[in-house]
Amino acid sequence: MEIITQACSDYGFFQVVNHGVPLNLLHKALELSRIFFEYPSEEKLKSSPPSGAPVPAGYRTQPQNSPDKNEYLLMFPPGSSFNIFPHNPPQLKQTLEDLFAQFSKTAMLVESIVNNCLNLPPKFLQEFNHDRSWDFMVALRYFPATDETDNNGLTQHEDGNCITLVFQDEAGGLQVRKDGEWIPVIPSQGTLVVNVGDAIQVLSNKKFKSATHRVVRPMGRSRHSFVFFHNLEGDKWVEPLPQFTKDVGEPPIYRGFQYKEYQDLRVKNKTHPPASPDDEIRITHYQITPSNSY
Ligand SMILES: O=C(O)CCC(=O)C(=O)O
Ligand SMILES: [Fe+2]
Repeated sequence: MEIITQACSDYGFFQVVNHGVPLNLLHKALELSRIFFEYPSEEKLKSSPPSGAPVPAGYRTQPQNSPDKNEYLLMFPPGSSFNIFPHNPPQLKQTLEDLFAQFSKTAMLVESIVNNCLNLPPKFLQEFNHDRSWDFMVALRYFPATDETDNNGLTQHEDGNCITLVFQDEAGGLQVRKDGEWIPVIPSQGTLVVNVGDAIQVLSNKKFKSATHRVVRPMGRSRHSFVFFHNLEGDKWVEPLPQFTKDVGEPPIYRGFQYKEYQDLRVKNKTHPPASPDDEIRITHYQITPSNSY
């Protein structure tokens, strides 16, 4: 707990082994996902969401003008009516559903550890965040970089949700920003990367950090990953908890907001990108400006 507390306070990232997700399942999912992404476009597009779909489940590739050079398959919990799965390879659907269930268990365990690291009442986060229907998982393929000056795979960002789990293949490429430097997350067999998202950062009044991270594409090879977002129900009101504000005499760093509002603004960043990436909505949108800065 001490190590995790320190990692969440200093980096907002840590890695776990013995996390309970079977390694053979991770490797099987990786192999099937590689097969899927190798298919020609017209095959993959059979699993793309209908235009005007309320949520982006299924296969998508980034718009041509996006700086993000990847394609992905997104799913909500197994059984969700939004899900669209490819028929091929035949085992892909079941394998992704199994992986989702395993990631979900691990994420809940991590959440309970984070709860205790924050000294919150037992099961506080579990009860606050009891609705699992907003969780989602993405299988990603990043295209090989051919030119070192354009190796962006996923632009720097922070995750908006509570807790994210990442499994990256041996190509690596995930990088975390700390004190102005990019730290590569070295891939390691069977290891999962955990990161804290904005919702936890706000609830803890920035005791735990939602770190900026990005993906750079390796030269000459594709890079695959699975990312599981342990999310929050859209109706939840998110604001710094009294334990980190009035109980300890600290001013709240953020004003409260309905989680769905923030999530919708973030989706809009992607669907209607502002002219400058600096104008994307991030958690700073809800930051309270200290009165002494006027
Ligand atoms: O693909 C990865 O390793 C990380 C992706 C990521 O940061 C995200 O989807 O939010
Ligand atoms: Fe991320």
